[in-house]
Formats: sequence, structure tokens, C-alpha cells
Amino acid sequence: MNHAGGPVCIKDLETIARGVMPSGAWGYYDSGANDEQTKYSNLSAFDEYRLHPRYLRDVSTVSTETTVLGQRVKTPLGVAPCAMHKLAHADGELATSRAASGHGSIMILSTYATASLEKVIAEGDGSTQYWMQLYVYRERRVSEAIVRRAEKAGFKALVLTVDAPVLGRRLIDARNKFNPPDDLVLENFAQDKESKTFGALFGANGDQSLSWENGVAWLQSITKLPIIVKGILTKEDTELAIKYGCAGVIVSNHGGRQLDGALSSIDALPQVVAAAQDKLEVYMDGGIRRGTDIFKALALGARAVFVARPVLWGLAYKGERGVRHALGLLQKELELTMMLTGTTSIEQIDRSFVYQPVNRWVRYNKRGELVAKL
Ligand SMILES: Cc1cc2nc3c(=O)[nH]c(=O)nc-3n(C[C@H](O)[C@H](O)[C@H](O)COP(=O)(O)O)c2cc1C
Ligand SMILES: CCCCCCC(=O)C(=O)O
Repeated sequence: MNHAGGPVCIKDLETIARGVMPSGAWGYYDSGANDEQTKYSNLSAFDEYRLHPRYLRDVSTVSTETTVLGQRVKTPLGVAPCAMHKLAHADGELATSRAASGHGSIMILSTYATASLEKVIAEGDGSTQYWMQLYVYRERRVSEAIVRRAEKAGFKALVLTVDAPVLGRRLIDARNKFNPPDDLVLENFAQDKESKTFGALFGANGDQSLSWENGVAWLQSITKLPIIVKGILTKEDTELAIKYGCAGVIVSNHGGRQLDGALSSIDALPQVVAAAQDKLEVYMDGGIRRGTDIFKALALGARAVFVARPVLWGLAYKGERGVRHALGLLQKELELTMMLTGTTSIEQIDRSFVYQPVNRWVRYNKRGELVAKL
């Protein structure tokens, strides 16, 4: 592929990133769990929703502005939390933060970031909301310390990831015997050198007994920040999130990295939106690679969407400029989709713009090539 004029879509960025990253780091970013069914269905499920365009509606001015948690953002496209941005580029999360900041939406910072949360938020220009992602640890004081630092630094919400009581089994990492490199420091999370394996970092610290009561209710009891639960796929858990006073849920299967066989995010979204009944905000991530994907998720009721791998690919391509490029491509594609569907504001995008033909399924092979339409 010739990229002389720069990557023109997210797929181009993926190809470039694959070419420039060391195989272990690439494998860690790319992998899904086990057979990667969920990772691939996150992508192919979008194709099962078709768009209903409306015309002759004056689309000379289009705005993607909206509100999230009551605050205005320039666009409903944000950055999902991802561990270890420095695997992609030496500037890591600081570069991502600068790029996200110009973009004017939301950046969710991973607990396993390779830059401290204070430094990351300091790169912002005030137009972007920062949310802090948390895993709640057996040692609650470790999690509480991160909450206190996030509050003090100006983070606007806490994102509690619930789909990882244990880490999913990623076969590529197992084959590569990949573990976080010794020279990377997880700056928000004290660790000794000997514990630098996924098992030691994640397994030994995680709390497998975590529940709504000892996790979500505990977090509510120690902070006034809004709590968003990440990794929700069912109406039952949405109802519990409402019961436990959460401000929002992120419909997500962790990019297919946890439970292989779990429902794709876009397919789970409608039932979560229905159960939410406007009592909390619903966001989604997983498989967004096109502006049309963002549009479909908004049409099915998401208030905002988040991307993970496209940001990492941008970072591997050219650091801050690469992330800007990735977010810019998606933003432009969203605006184009709005013009071509006859929508000029986010509020106008509703369910009437998507159509899901029944009994039609598209299938991709592992290289992302279309192999069947049933
Ligand atoms: C390399 C990598 C690291 C991730 N690290 C975290 C993490 O630390 N915390 C978390 O809640 N989710 C993490 N995720 C999951 C993402 O936040 C997100 O749910 C998912 O990747 C979105 O799908 P996408 O990659 O198709 O955009 C990670 C995903 C990737 C690819
Ligand atoms: C350095 C520990 C990484 C923990 C796992 C981060 C994550 O959520 C992932 O999907 O990978």
C-alpha cells in the first residue's frame, strides 16, 4: 500500500502501525481473547446496520457539538482507556492528551498508563474532559489513593471497568511470552521491578470478589465524582447501574479482549439504551473505525463513543500528530455522514436513520476480508 499522501482512513493507520511496531507490542495492542470472535464481530456487526438517508434538508452547516455529563463537548467521539501508550511512542499518554485536547471531547486515562495522571491532564487546554479509569484492587487504599489524586488533578468522572475480574486469555501474548517491558513505568500504580508480569500486576492486585456492593457502592461512598461503569452488555446490569446511582455506563466488551463470544458492542447497545430510560447516560466502544460507525451508534442511542486501537495506531504512526490524524479522520467522516444523511446536529440523529435487515449476516476472516453474506 502506498501511503505517500498520508493515511486516508483508519485501516491505513492500522497497516502502518503493524509495520512499525515491534511484534510483541503490536500483538498486545491487536489481540482479542481466544479465537477473537468478539473482536471481529465488533467490526462486522456494524455492517448489519444500514443507513436511511434523508435529502433536501440544507446541510450547509453541520455541528457535532453535544453535552456529556452536562458539559458541552465539540464532538461525541472520545479516547477509550488503554494501558501503556509508551509501547507505541516514547511520548505516550502525554502525546495522546495533547491530541485529544485539540479535539475537544473526552479522554479516559487508564490506571495502567505510562504517564502520571497529573502530567496527562496538565497537557490539556481546558476544552477536553478527562475521566480516570479504575480497576478496584483488593487493597482498597491503592484504588482510593488514585481516586484522591484524580479528584485533586481535576478529573471529571471515574470509569470503573467491570469486565476484567481476571485478564482474558490472549493467545498472541501467550505465544510471544509478552509482558510489560522493564523500562516502562506504570506511573499511577506503584510496582516493584520483580512484579512486571501481567499475572503479577493484574492478577495479584485485582479483586475477584468485586460486586456492586463492595465495588460500586464503596466507590460512591468515598467520592462525589460521577461514576461510570465500563463493560456493560445487558439490560439487567444497566438496571443495577441505575439502582447504584451511576451517572453512566459504557457498553463495551473491552475490544474483544476479555470474554470471547460476548455480544458485539453495537448489538448490545439497543437493549442497554432501552433499560437506561434516560436515567443515566449510555456510551459505547468497540469496533469503531468509520464515521458511519459513530453515526450508527449515536442513532441507536449512544450519547458518545470511544475509540482505543485507532488512537494507538495513530500514536505508533506519528505520536501526537498521528493521534490528531486518527481522531481527525473519524471526525471528518462523521461530519460527512451527517451531511449525506441530512442531519446537521447530533440531536437530530435518531433511530429512524438506521435499518437492520433481519436474517442478513456478513462475515469476515481474520485478515478483515469479506468472506460471506448470508
Ligand atoms: C491495548 C489495549 C489496552 C487496553 N487497556 C485498557 C485498560 O487499561 N482499561 C480499560 O478499561 N480498558 C482497556 N482496553 C479496552 C478499551 O478501553 C476499549 O474498551 C476497547 O479496546 C475498544 O475497542 P476498539 O479497540 O475496537 O476501539 C484496552 C484495549 C486495548 C486495545
Ligand atoms: C500492565 C497491566 C495491563 C493490564 C491490562 C490492561 C487491559 O485492560 C488490557 O485490555 O490489556
